[in-house]
Amino acid sequence: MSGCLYIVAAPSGAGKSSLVNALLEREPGIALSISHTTRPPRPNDRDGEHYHFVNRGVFEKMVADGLFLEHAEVFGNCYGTSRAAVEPLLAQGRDVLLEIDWQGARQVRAAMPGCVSVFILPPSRAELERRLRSRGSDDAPTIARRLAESREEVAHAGDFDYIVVNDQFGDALADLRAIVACQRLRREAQAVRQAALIADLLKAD
Ligand SMILES: Nc1nc2c(ncn2[C@@H]2O[C@H](COP(=O)(O)OP(=O)(O)O)[C@@H](O)[C@H]2O)c(=O)[nH]1
Ligand SMILES: Nc1ncnc2c1ncn2[C@@H]1O[C@H](COP(=O)(O)OP(=O)(O)O)[C@@H](O)[C@H]1O
Repeated sequence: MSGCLYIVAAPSGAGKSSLVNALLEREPGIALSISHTTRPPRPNDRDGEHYHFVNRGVFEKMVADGLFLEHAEVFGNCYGTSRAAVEPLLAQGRDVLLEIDWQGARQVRAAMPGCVSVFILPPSRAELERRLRSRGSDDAPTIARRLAESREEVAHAGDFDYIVVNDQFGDALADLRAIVACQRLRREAQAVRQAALIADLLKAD
């Protein structure tokens, strides 16, 4: 059976990366897809670990060659999930998680209807702004842009299978783990039903 594809989206600063990292530490069976981006690396970003950092020419060639499962422009930079980061792992039965924006989520839902999508909300606009500032990774104009564009991201929260509010970090992490546990139970139940059906069909007359 192929693995499960999870999508996690959120307005920038809501705590998506922190939650996803904490989830993956506790769920080592889930692989994180490393996206490609034309965004300049931040001081703590490591190429090939946080993103594959590429220039626009390389990115556009990859688009033209059909190498992306999805791609979108976010905050003036290109981001994309390569097929190579996802499809071989799913085929081996590994679960894969994508941290992408609502535009990418829409494309993946259309291409892979069996995926499970989660949207993370901050508890308030004031807290979102506080988190963007406290992260200390972006300058004031970048923070202002991310805050302004958070409205568009949040407007699509209703398209997702689950919404998790990241107020208390531990509670939000528990919610994410419950979603993963629920998904595994559903898939196990489906496998049992399939095995029973196959056994039934193989019975002698
Ligand atoms: N569509 C799409 N969006 C992505 C991808 N990778 C990252 N993003 C989104 O791009 C936005 C900005 O990401 P980033 O620059 O790392 O900032 P941060 O999420 O605020 O730390 C976030 O909303 C990400 O979810 C991708 O491969 N595809
Ligand atoms: N529940 C929370 N309460 C307080 N601060 C949080 C919480 N979740 C995340 N943060 C902090 O908010 C900032 C933005 O989190 P980050 O994971 O980088 O967001 P995103 O990936 O959504 O842009 C970071 O400094 C992070 O430590």
